[in-house]
Amino acid sequence: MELEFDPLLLRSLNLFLLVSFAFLLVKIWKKIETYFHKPTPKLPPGPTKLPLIGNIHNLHNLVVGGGLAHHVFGDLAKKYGLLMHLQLGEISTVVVSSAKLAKEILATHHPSFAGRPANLATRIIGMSKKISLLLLMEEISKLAESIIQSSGGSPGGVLVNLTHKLFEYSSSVICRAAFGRICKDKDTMIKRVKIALALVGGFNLADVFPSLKFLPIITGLKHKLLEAHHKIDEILDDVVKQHIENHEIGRKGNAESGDEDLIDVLLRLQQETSTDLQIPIRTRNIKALILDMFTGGTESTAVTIQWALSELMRHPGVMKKAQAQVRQVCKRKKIIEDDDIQNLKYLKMVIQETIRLHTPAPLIPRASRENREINGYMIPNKTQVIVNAWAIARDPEYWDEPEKFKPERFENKSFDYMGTQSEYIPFGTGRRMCPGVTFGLASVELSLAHLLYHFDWRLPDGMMPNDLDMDEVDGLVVGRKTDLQLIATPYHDFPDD
Ligand code: HEM
Repeated sequence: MELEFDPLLLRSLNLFLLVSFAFLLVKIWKKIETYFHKPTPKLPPGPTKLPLIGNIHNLHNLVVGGGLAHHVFGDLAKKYGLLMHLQLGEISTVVVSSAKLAKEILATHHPSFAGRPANLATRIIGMSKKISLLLLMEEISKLAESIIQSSGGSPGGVLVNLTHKLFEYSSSVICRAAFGRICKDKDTMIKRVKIALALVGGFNLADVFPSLKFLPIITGLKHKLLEAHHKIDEILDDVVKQHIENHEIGRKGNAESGDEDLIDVLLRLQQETSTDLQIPIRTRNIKALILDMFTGGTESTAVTIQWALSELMRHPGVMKKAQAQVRQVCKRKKIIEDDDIQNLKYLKMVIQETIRLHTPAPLIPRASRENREINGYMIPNKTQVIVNAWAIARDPEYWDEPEKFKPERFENKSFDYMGTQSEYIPFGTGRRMCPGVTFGLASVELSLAHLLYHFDWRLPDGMMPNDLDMDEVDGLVVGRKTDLQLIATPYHDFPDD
């Protein structure tokens, strides 16, 4: 039997199939088209680039001197965006001024922007926490004692150059933590690190034209850097050698207390890892790490204490409240201990606000290790990425009256220093964040508490709070342009020995 179809039905079916097929073809075509015409993500926006120099002319304040990199980048970001591309000579640079994007770069996409891993530093500094706290106490007491002695009991007080005193204090702590009793050349080491830091801070033309090898030579930078490096290396070589010799005669702990200092810890790890067949720690890694701690730990701690004292002098009401709390909590004690610090809630808020307003290390430098798309823009491999932590800490989207010093803003906010809240990242965040965060904060808190407890502070020569110069000086760590000099009058609330 032959099947008979209604011709009308057949025609409708054909038409339906034809239309569906056409639809399918159009869809496939669109897919092919979007695949081949997929817009390649562009570089982030930025100011117009000139041939050869790129955007160096936009940084003229830094080139001629006097400008501050975090301010210049912050101002440009207001105009060109929170993710901004700058061509600095030969160096392709992306500046990040957004809290959300900073977190993406520093933590979420960590390996793409890590530059290098930094787990060793975290391990070592963590291991030596016990030694370091003891040292902090001793050095703070020494600092207070030296001010008391120079005052000679004068009721009018004594003028103290806190910039000098605090740098000496913080470098002594690091020197003793790292070298134990072996550091004979402490003062020379401190002086040399200071010179080296001044050389690498600020804008250098040679840094943005690395292919012009003659530039650092004609500017004399290469010679000065090599000289500084050589002199520091000499001291480090000597200290490591003496530690090894002491280990050979059975003395494993070279700290003044008899425990291990940082070099002892590193030498022990060197032995352990060489037998574990893990990546070996070489002597040059030990020297590099100690130098990293010197450069990372000395100035940052010293400038934080200076900025805190400067803000307290400019805000007598805040000083009064912080000092009253310290003197109440530590009543009749000669030495303030770590446990007392936990009760100094207001002082902790003062420190948090100081670090927000005067971010000690305002620009966090990274380098991309692969092409990576961020917020719809392409950050190519080998781009210098700079996170402007200073600009983020005063973004009006997150901070009310961001330019004002208001410790109370932290009263009901549970901010930590680990970068959990991306608008507050003074120590960076993610696996490469500052390994000295706990130690650095302990140092700032303990010393500030001691300085407020043991002394009343006054501005010199009838100066008014608003007269105090708050200008910054450019560098990897941003300190005060002028030295902080205050008059200290000893305050005595504890029984004599
Ligand atoms: C108030 C004090 C301090 C502040 C604000 C501070 C801030 C920072 C910041 C922002 C970074 C870059 C982090 C990143 O790339 O994500 C850093 C790195 C570093 N800091 Fe600190 N720091 C302080 C104290 C210290 C102390 C006391 C030490 C040593 C005991 C230290 C040792 C280091 C080292 C070794 C690095 C380099 C880590 C690396 O390259 O991976 N810092 N610090």
